[in-house]
Order: sequence, then C-alpha cells, then structure tokens
Amino acid sequence: MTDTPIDLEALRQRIDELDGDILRLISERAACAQRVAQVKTAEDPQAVFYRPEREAQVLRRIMALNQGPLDSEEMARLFREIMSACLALEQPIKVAYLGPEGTFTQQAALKHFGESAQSMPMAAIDEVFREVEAGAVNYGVVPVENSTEGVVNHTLDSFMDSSMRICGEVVLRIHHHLLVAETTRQDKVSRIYSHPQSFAQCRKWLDAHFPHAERVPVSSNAEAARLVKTEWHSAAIAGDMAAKLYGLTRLAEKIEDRPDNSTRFLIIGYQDVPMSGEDKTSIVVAMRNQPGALHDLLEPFHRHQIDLTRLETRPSRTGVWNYVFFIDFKGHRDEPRVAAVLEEVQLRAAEVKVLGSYPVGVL
Ligand SMILES: O=C(O)C(=O)C[C@]1(C(=O)O)C=C[C@@H](O)C=C1
Repeated sequence: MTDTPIDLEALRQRIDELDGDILRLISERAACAQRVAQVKTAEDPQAVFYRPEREAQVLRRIMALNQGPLDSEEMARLFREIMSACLALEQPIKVAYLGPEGTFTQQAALKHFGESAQSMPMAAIDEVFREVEAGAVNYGVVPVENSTEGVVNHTLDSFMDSSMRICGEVVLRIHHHLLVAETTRQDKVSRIYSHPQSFAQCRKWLDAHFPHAERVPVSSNAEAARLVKTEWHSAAIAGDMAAKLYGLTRLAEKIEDRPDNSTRFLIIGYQDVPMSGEDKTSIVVAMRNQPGALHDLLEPFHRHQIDLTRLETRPSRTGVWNYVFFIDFKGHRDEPRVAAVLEEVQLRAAEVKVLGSYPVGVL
C-alpha cells in the first residue's frame, strides 16, 4: 500500500481521460469493421458478415491476454458487446429463438450474439428452423441438451428434415429461482408454475420446501412468470430474464438440484464455418440394421483418436426399428484426421449428413 492519500478528484480525472481513450479506440475499431464490410462486399456481393470463427478467435485472444483485475469472462463479455455493435454497423443481424420473450433460449441468443442483434421469439423449435430456412432471419437459436435432463428431442428431429447447418454453440449456466409478484401472499403459495424440464431440475428442492403446492406445467418459464402476475397464491420457477420481464422478485434463489446445471444451445444457419482453432463437428448417421453396426460406426473415431463429446440415438422415422445416431466430436471437418474419419464412416453407413463444424462455445 502506498502512503499517499487517495485523491478522489485525481482518480476521477484519470478515469475521464481513460474513458476518452477507450471511446476513441472503440470508434476506431468500429470504423475498421466498416472497412471490413466494404472489403467483404467487394469480394462477394452476397457476402456473409457474421464470422463465428473470427469472433471465437477474438474472444479467446482477449481472455488469454487479460491480466485482471476484471476476470477473463467479464472482459470477454465486454468485448462480445463491442463486436456485436461493430457487426450491427456492417449488417444488423436478425436471430430467431425459441420464445416467448424471457426464456433461457433468449438469454443464450443474447449471450452469443450480444445485445445489438435483433432477437425474435418463435412459438416452437420447428418454427425457428422454418424462419431461418425462409430467410426471414439470419440465424436461429435452439436448445439441444441439458446437463440434468438430457437431450431436446425436438431439436434433433428437426435436423432430420432440414438442410440447416450448425454454425455455433453456446452453453448457459441455468439458475432457477422461485419468483413471486408484489401481490403474492408469500406464506400462502399453493400453486407453482413452470416448464416440465425446470420442475425436473428443481424436484428435490420443491419436495423439501413446497411438498404440498400444486405443480402446474406450462409451455415455458416465461409463461409461468406471466401467470404469476395475476394470481395472489401462485409462484413461478424461472430465470432472471423472465423475472425482469415481468417484474417479479426472488423468494428463493438458485433452487436447481445440481449446481452445475447447464443447457447447450445450437446456432443454426446456412453457413459453413472455417476452422477457429478449437472446433467441434456434429453429424447424423443412419446405419444399416445389422449386428455390430454401432461398433463399426465408432471404431474409426477410436482408431484416429477423435474425442466423442456426445452420442444420441433417435428413431429414423423411415422404418420400424431403424435408428439414426447424432454424434458430436472434437475437431473440424477440414482437418485431415477428421476428413479421413468422415470418409470411413461414409463407407460404413447407409447415410451421413455433416450438420456442421463450428467453434467450441467461448463464453
Ligand atoms: O473480422 C471480420 O470479419 C469482421 O467483420 C469484424 C468483426 C469484429 O468486430 O471483430 C465483426 C463481425 C464478425 O462477426 C467478426 C469480427
């Protein structure tokens, strides 16, 4: 510690100077992004402005350079917003997400694209797919798996009928709160609204604290929050965004049974994303219905030492007892090792579709 008395005025003066520098630098950066847009358009009039691999590299570099006192995630979040604003200067991005407003999927969309993206709620997962397919929005955000509850089947099934590609992933820590309105009689809560997945994620807590309250499943956490506004004896289980949207307060915080409860979301679009240096690939494979099929499918991954991060089975819908496998693994399809595996899998499978190679979620 220094002996010099802390001079508040001097510190504020220094902060003003630094803010001036930051302002100038951000403006210079934004002007650079505008020039990048001109270069992209000159190269290709149909140019794609959003570049997931570059964004991942920018954020990873910032996190590696950061020396505090702000922690690296916090710093990356600030840069996430700067980049979001720069991209909006190049081209305002429209993103459809599984709504309604206030859902965790909206939170995931904003976490991934930043606040400058225009986000539009859809009523169902297949509507998100359709909206992107129709070109009404640039990208879509859909949940794909939860660490407690497992896979979101609707999302996997939607990929089977669609030519949509995966351009990115984002993982969100899911914190559930028990929310009440100003008018709620907190000692008289006899009904709790939530999405079935959230009930499942908070089961033990509810059994311990509200064993007699009626649990009413609704289509989303945001809908649960909306209902609470009108009933004095009800509460909702939902997250921060829904609480903010409907002006609810937390009667109990972070009531999920598992502290590491998180959900993975996919960014869908029509873009093949180049390598970022730390990537994942998702494929869907239909195997012939014969003994050892799964072993045949997985053997090349093992031989080439490729890390599988997820394997799901779904009925193929083209014949009874036929299954398809959704596989996620580390690596990018342009890496020779991955290309070799994909070639081998193609020879063994009835059908293979590469859903996309994309950067591993940074934030
Ligand atoms: O590098 C680019 O291609 C840019 O358009 C610049 C920039 C950025 O602000 O850094 C903006 C949007 C892209 O998604 C990626 C990066």
